[in-house]
Amino acid sequence: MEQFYTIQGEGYNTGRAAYFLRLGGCDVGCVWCDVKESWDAEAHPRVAIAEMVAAATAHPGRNVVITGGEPLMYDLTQLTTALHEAGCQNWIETSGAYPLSGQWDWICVSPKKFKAPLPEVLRQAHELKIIVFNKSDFQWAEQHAALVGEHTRLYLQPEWSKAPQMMPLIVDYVKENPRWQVSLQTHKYLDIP
Ligand SMILES: C[S@@+](CC[C@H](N)C(=O)[O-])C[C@H]1O[C@@H](n2cnc3c(N)ncnc32)[C@H](O)[C@@H]1O
Ligand SMILES: Nc1nc2[nH]cc(C(=O)O)c2c(=O)[nH]1
Ligand code: SF4
Ligand SMILES: [Mg+2]
Repeated sequence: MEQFYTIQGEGYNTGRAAYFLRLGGCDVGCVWCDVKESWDAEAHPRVAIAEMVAAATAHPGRNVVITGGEPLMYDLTQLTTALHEAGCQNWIETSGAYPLSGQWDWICVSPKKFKAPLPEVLRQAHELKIIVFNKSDFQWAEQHAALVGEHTRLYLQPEWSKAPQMMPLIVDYVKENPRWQVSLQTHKYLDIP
């Protein structure tokens, strides 16, 4: 759908330069999704893998974030192999609703109520990033934290439109439950892509 070189705004890798590949197509249907224009894959042009790799490596950074849409609706073996061969680190942003394919250096799973994550994807997550839209999401976060690995980093990120209301609750929750960390969509505050 789009490609851009920016700073990873969220989660464990916040602040690091990364080239974003946003793949069109998602059927998860989050009511608060901040890229609804990504949902219809047919609305976006097809781009060859070689073209994506060339664009990604035309910058000094070698971290590539594959996001969407829901990137795991595609078999990502060929794309991630080509990126690795070009010397890139492959990071994924996924809801975990589809089987994991591809070679990954960092897996961020952000599970959704609208389409449940697969247990085997949760188990492989380096990072669990829960979007907090209302109070019930703290309990929901703990249910998913019970399904990830021992070393998975745990993040609570406010849903953008609810951030003013939810942020104080998130701060209190992290102070009481320090296994969790705060994640903010810092690129939105910085007004960068
Ligand atoms: C647009 S999604 C694309 C990747 C994948 N479909 C997913 O949901 O993880 C990228 C990240 O943005 C988060 N996100 C989407 N809309 C958001 C919003 N309104 N507020 C906060 N985070 C949001 C998602 O939870 C996910 O972690
Ligand atoms: N800067 C920046 N960081 C991000 N981290 C995850 C994003 C995404 O939409 O997947 C995103 C994004 O859209 N921009
Ligand atoms: S899974 Fe990701 S891309 Fe799909 S609707 Fe939800 S936030 Fe948007
Ligand atoms: Mg985004």
